[in-house]
Amino acid sequence: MIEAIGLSKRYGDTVAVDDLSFTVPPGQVTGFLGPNGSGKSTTMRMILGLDAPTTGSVTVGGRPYTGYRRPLFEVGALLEARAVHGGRSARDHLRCLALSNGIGRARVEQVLDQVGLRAVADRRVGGFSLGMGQRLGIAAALLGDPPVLMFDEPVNGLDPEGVLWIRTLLRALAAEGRTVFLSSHLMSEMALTADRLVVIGRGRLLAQTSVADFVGSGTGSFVRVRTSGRDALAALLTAQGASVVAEGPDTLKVTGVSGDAVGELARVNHLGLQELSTHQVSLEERYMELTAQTVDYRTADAALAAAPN
Ligand SMILES: Nc1ncnc2c1ncn2[C@@H]1O[C@H](COP(=O)(O)OP(=O)(O)OP(=O)(O)O)[C@@H](O)[C@H]1O
Repeated sequence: MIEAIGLSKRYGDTVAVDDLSFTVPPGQVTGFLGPNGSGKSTTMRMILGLDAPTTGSVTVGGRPYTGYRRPLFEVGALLEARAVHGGRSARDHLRCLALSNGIGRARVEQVLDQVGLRAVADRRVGGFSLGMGQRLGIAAALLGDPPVLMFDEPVNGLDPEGVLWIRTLLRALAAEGRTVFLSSHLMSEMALTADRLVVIGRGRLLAQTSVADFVGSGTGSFVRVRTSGRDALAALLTAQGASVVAEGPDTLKVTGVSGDAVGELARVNHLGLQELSTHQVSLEERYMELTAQTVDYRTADAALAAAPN
């Protein structure tokens, strides 16, 4: 579990992170989203004690990261995949890390297997492809078998096979009960990998919710329902706070309530349905809608499109 409370970070006049409070629970993949410069890397660095908060605090497993004597056993992180001595072999790099953290050599072989690098383990890291470098960074994160894992843009530059491998690995790590915190700008990938989302803009929290609720709360999401009892169902839905628009003699377009709730309301009121379908915006569309006003860097055309009418 990662918990941030009132976390803020200033660099001179720049407020990189602004009174941010969120939790990242175990057993799930939590995606960390925000436009360029919104404070994701700064937040991740504060979680790892690489930057000190200006105000507020963040804990991992109930303690600040810097409070752990052997932090590799508590948190594994992939922040900069290329921050490795290029002249060393992958095996030597991992053995050095293991040695300085009191981890045995057998564990090095285990993580080499887990990330698929055993066959190239004695090659110089300097000659590694981007994908191999990412795998090595992930091997290092896994070395201490930690309950909390953080990955900053882990699929950057990976081929489809590598992307699928990382997605499967992250889901498996969460299924084992670990806390997995992941930043990525690839919305389609995030939609497939994450259970929950923490979304920030200009250093502030914009949303903290399940992926399903995040997508479902978009203005473009709606439920279409067809019934011969159109007006009766419309009245029942309106009484529940939903917005209802008639689309034809027997069809309603409903927003503000889930498809399951519409079906249940019809069932208990003995209204037969001919159609019940849910139309959801994509994660990307919902994300663009939410963050449109907090994007700092974009082209003139995109700025015009995002401006309120
Ligand atoms: N060491 C630093 N000194 C000064 N300003 C910094 C420093 N690190 C980050 N910033 C500023 O803080 C803000 C947040 O940056 P950060 O790198 O955390 O954003 P990000 O969400 O990770 O961006 P990206 O998606 O582009 O990686 C930016 O305005 C950035 O310029």
